[in-house]
Amino acid sequence: MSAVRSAGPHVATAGPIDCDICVVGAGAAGLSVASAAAMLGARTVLVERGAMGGDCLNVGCVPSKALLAAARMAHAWQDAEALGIRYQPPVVDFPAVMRHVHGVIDGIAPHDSVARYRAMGVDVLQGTARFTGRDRLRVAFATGGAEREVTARRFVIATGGRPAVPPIPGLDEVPYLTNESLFDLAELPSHLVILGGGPIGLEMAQAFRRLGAAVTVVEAAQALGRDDPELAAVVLASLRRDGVVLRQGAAAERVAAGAAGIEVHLSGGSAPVTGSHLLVAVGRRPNVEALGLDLAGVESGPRGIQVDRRLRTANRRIFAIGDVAGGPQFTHVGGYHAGIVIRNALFRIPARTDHDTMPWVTYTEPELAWVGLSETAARERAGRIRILRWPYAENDRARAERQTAGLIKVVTDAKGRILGAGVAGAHAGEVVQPWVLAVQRGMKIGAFAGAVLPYPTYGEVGKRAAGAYYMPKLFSPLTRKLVGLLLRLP
Ligand SMILES: Cc1cc2nc3c(=O)[nH]c(=O)nc-3n(C[C@H](O)[C@H](O)[C@H](O)COP(=O)(O)OP(=O)(O)OC[C@H]3O[C@@H](n4cnc5c(N)ncnc54)[C@H](O)[C@@H]3O)c2cc1C
Ligand SMILES: NC(=O)c1ccc[n+]([C@@H]2O[C@H](COP(=O)([O-])OP(=O)(O)OC[C@H]3O[C@@H](n4cnc5c(N)ncnc54)[C@H](O)[C@@H]3O)[C@@H](O)[C@H]2O)c1
Repeated sequence: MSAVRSAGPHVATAGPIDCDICVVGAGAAGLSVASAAAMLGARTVLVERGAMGGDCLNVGCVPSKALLAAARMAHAWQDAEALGIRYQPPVVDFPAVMRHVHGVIDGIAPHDSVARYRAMGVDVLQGTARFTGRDRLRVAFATGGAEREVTARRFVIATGGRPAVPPIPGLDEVPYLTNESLFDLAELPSHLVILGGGPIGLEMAQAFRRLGAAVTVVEAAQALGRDDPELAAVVLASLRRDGVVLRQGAAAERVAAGAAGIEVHLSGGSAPVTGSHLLVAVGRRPNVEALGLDLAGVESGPRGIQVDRRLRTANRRIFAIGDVAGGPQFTHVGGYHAGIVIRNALFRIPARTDHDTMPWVTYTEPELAWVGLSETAARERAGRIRILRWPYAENDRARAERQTAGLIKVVTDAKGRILGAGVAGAHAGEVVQPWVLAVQRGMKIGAFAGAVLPYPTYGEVGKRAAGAYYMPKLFSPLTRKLVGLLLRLP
């Protein structure tokens, strides 16, 4: 049977399809490649087995941030009293909160829809892809019917990941939630026990606590362990103030259904925790198993598909991007990877990833943001470094709004080049943005110290931290002596 050349909108015949680029997975990463490729005139096929938009839209960033927004509203009355406003504790209508969450997803969904991608010229196949050779795969359709073969000059695997479920004895015998089922809850849990104190665990801990649930987080090591400890401490203090119970350094050893709820027995003889609901948020597993990677000549490990810095797999025809590629797991990284692949696959430009400059934000209140090298990594790489800090407590806007918890922390090398920067505090995700630019462009601290910023803004914490770099020199005895001499001139 001769292959049908994919020429944009959905090919209706049942024969094989031949295209320039075939993308597997329509999450943040896959969608970005498919849209760019189609707009650049490449014959593009996109295969998706589930909901368009992948994790971020359906069970990740979007619902979690929508839930946090509702939780912030439910909490606002507690902060208002300090500003002279007193109102009654709010009534949380949990089903209405969940309608809000799903309303936000539904509002964004058309942007990622099959119809929109077909209109762009992408041939969208709604089924599961499995490689059958180094240059071909087959698609089994969700609706049944004959499988479809796709051959392509280039493939992009963007199949993302799923929640990791650890082999804790008894876990399989109790009902537990993951991010895939959490946003379908019909009722507010009375006591949510969360396994894992990473970004998922802590964002959801704050959200559910503020909506009225009791929340206990069980963290085997240190909560927000990948973050700067000084900044993480600001967030953890806020969670504790909200009433979240943090059990750190305690691994779940056994889970059982008891008379009072789900019992989580902890290591080291710590008292067990019993909750009405259990959320498992202990990291992710890459979706690689059923892809036929061996037939495609693609290698993978526990973290995901092995790629070089051009995101090429062991089979040079096949790229892997986004969460499945084993690097940092963020939506914006998927978009960044898409740009690298487009340059390599379509323009033949050997673009390479630089994950050291990827920013991230945890959307608790206060937020925690970081970009660039951590203090430890910077010390290892650059040797002598400078750490600059400025507290929110000395920022006039933060004082006016009584949001004084937090700080900015900037890491430079000995010559003032900005290696990393982080913020824990109100609007940290926005305050960090010029620092993202600074790290990605290799800027020096002088650019911030010399900037004139509008007053009063939270971003001024950055300028003040930058100013601290020059303080010792500026007000040194030598400078004072020089000024003294100059003042004596006629
Ligand atoms: C609760 C939660 C909150 C998060 N919050 C944030 C946040 O605030 N900011 C942020 O940057 N990141 C956040 N993330 C991370 C972010 O969601 C992921 O990094 C991002 O979704 C990864 O995109 P992706 O395209 O690589 O994979 P995915 O979004 O997982 O998409 C992969 C797609 O591939 C499909 N697929 C898999 N196998 C096949 C196959 N064989 N055939 C066809 N299709 C297949 C899947 O159905 C899926 O749709 C969050 C994650 C979670 C879980
Ligand atoms: N705001 C954001 O950008 C955002 C929000 C949520 C998720 N994400 C992405 O999703 C990824 C997954 O998030 P996550 O929070 O599930 O994973 P994570 O790997 O970041 O954190 C998991 C935590 O669980 C702990 N843990 C592991 N096994 C445990 C056990 N048996 N008992 C108790 N604790 C255990 C680990 O020590 C770790 O602190 C993140 O790495 C991040 O990239 C991003």
